[in-house]
Amino acid sequence: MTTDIGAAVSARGLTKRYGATTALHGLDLDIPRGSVFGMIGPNGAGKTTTMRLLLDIIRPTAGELSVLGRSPRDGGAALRRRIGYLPGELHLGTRVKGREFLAHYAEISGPVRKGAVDDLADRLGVDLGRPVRSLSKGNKQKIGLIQAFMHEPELLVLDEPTSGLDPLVQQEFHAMLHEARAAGQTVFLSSHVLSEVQQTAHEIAILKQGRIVERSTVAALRENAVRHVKVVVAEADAAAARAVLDALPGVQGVAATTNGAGTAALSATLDTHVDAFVKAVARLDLVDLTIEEPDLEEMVLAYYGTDVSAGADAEPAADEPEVVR
Ligand SMILES: Nc1ncnc2c1ncn2[C@@H]1O[C@H](COP(=O)(O)OP(=O)(O)OP(=O)(O)O)[C@@H](O)[C@H]1O
Repeated sequence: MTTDIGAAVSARGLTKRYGATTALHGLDLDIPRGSVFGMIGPNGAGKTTTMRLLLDIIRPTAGELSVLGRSPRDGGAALRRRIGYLPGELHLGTRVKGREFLAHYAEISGPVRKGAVDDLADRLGVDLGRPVRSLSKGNKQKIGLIQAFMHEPELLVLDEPTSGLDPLVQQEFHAMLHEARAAGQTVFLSSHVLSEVQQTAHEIAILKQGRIVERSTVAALRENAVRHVKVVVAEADAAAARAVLDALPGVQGVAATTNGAGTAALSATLDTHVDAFVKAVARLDLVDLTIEEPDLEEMVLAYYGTDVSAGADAEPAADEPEVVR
């Protein structure tokens, strides 16, 4: 078994057990250098565990792991300096002011370009002259982000980075991710929801109960997503329109309504590419046509399954198949 040393992160059969709980069930993962990779999943899926393994905060029970070409166990402080890490839970209870706090971290993380900390603080809008512990949750998160970005690391590992940030700051953070990518840095970020990663990630993996249940680009996810469609035709053409829709593979749940104005609306769901659908309905005498934007969040939630709120920490059934695409 070998790991891909050309990738920023490469894992084979990565397994982590905490006593009787298996947090990761033999994860295979490759994050290409220079990409933005999003890992999404419900509470307890194993996102934080994966990230902590990369940083050698915890060690795997089994499997192979390579980060920037090194094993985290052997890479030590030199490897750690090439990574910027934002933990999911920030414990910033210090009386020290933001500026001193970050200066202390800069001594550990390695050289920080002059002015970099102030630039980041201006962009994110946080006062470095205040004691860190007196800052609000969102402002503490900004300090955490500055700490991760300030030394321009090769790899950014960000555990729920937008947690507590208001929408304008989130936008600024997205701009920072685009710039990091343009500068050749690799970004690995986690979230509970797709919307947080969809604008910036090239690729996403959906993690559930310690297993990757889907891996896809956001574009492919969009292409394969279920869309709601509505075809409006003259009432006299309703039967013909229905026949066209019924004959199309991937069109389901066709329901017709008339509106009294001489037209009939046929609504349905479409779970294939729109191309065949558009070409088929183009043959009809259309009054109106609606193809709704797919709800990707809904699609992702379907992967999470119904048992999520009932306790994601529960062990999956032993015979549960592993689906890795
Ligand atoms: N130190 C620990 N001791 C025992 N079990 C743990 C420990 N840390 C995590 N776990 C368990 O491992 C599993 C994965 O947890 P993890 O924190 O990695 O999930 P997560 O996807 O980051 O969740 P969240 O979104 O809630 O932060 C869970 O079942 C959790 O209870």
